[in-house]
Amino acid sequence: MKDEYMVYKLSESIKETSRIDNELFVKHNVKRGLRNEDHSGVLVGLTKIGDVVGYERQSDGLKAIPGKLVYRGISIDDLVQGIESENRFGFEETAFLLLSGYLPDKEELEVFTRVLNQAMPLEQKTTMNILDLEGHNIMNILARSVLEMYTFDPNPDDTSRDNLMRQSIELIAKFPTIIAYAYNILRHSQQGRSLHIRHPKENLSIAENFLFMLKGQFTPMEAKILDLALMLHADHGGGNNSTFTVRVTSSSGTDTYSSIAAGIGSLKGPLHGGANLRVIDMFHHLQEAISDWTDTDEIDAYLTRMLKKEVYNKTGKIYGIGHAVYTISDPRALLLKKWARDLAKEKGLDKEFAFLELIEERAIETFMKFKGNQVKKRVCANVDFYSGFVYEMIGLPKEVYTPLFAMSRITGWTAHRIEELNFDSKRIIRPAYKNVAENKSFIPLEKR
Ligand SMILES: CC(=O)SCCNC(=O)CCNC(=O)[C@H](O)C(C)(C)COP(=O)(O)OP(=O)(O)OC[C@H]1O[C@@H](n2cnc3c(N)ncnc32)[C@H](O)[C@@H]1OP(=O)(O)O
Ligand SMILES: O=C([O-])CC(=O)C(=O)O
Repeated sequence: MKDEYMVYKLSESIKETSRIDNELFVKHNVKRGLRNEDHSGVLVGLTKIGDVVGYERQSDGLKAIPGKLVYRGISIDDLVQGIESENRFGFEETAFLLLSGYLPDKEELEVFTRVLNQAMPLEQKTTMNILDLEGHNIMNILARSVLEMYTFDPNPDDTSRDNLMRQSIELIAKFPTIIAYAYNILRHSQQGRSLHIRHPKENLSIAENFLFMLKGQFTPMEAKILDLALMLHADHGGGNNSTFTVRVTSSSGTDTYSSIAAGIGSLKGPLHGGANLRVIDMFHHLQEAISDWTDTDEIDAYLTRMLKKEVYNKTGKIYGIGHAVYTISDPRALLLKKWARDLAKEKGLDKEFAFLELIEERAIETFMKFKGNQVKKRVCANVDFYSGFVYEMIGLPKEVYTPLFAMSRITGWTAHRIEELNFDSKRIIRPAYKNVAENKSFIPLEKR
């Protein structure tokens, strides 16, 4: 047998040896995806950080309600509205709120912002290593850079609260720098453009500094929109895939960098944070594939073929639609949609916005019709549906869309890690898997 055939041989055999009938999941009452029959999540923890609400539990089952997202007791709508009305940047304040549990006063906010700003520059060696890192995916470069931060940390394994807080601030501050540098290197190596490594500036917010490091010039409106987007993505309770990954890994007592790198890996997935990139790709595909952007029959027919895995990327998914918790609406998608509409008007992209809005409407209808009785839960547009369109309008390259999600969600991840490690009743997270294979006897090599 040729060496290169081994991979295919192993792969072919596992096709059979790891196939498990769907009925067995029902028979053994397995909560697939840690979800109950009614699609609600299995309760696995308690938190005081983010609250995500998409339905109400009633005696006759779940009642779908408009989605609510609450950070440390404050609704995301109030937080965004409060910051907008005071015409300030709000991401630093959101990070403080998530980490501390309360809104900072003026002095606390000033000092916290300064501490973050001072922690933004990278170790020279990290910058050089990013320069050296081959690869086109910034999420992977981010994960590798985070793992490398372990080496430069004088106290990397200490999980005491003060040390975790110090590491959290370092991570929140350095993500924008790593992402901006990684993008510039990518742009240089893959598009032959000039390489700019800009040091973060004092007295700029994180949103402004990111844009400065990324592209040098930016407008106040771009910084404002980016800051708001960062506020919206900061936390989503303990159960979302990446935060849960951080909680699971934290519960083993591993170091902060290993745990956060695992969270980055989770967020990259196209069913989670990676969906923002898929949505914009899907949108551009639909712009080409649909000849009349106002023809609902043509759109419905194409979306049905997508669900049947016949067209587009043949995964059967409509990206940006559906959510594990939200049913009627995702409050962040509503805000992003409003900004998308306003920006589109300003940029002369009303036709594109109208098409995207129609895709949202038709995707929900088509999905419900396609699934019929199989799924009782309503679906809605999620946070990823309009974010890419907004980022595109403020001139952000698609390579940073998912990293931007990480740049914001690092605040939630670190807050949850500290919470996980500080429960009085903490315990390693270790659910069960039932083995459904038959037992076999060992056969001597000669006789196989
Ligand atoms: C930041 C975020 O993570 S937001 C989510 C980003 N992800 C996406 O936009 C990808 C598209 N959406 C999806 O794949 C899903 O809606 C998820 C992963 C977000 C949630 O999945 P679930 O919790 O399984 O949702 P739900 O319980 O409502 O799903 C019911 C069924 O509909 C399917 N479904 C849900 N949404 C979609 C969709 N957009 N396209 C195709 N099928 C879908 C599910 O796969 C599931 O099928 P199954 O019963 O055969 O397992
Ligand atoms: O909560 C989830 O399942 C996905 C998530 O992180 C989000 O929507 O921000």
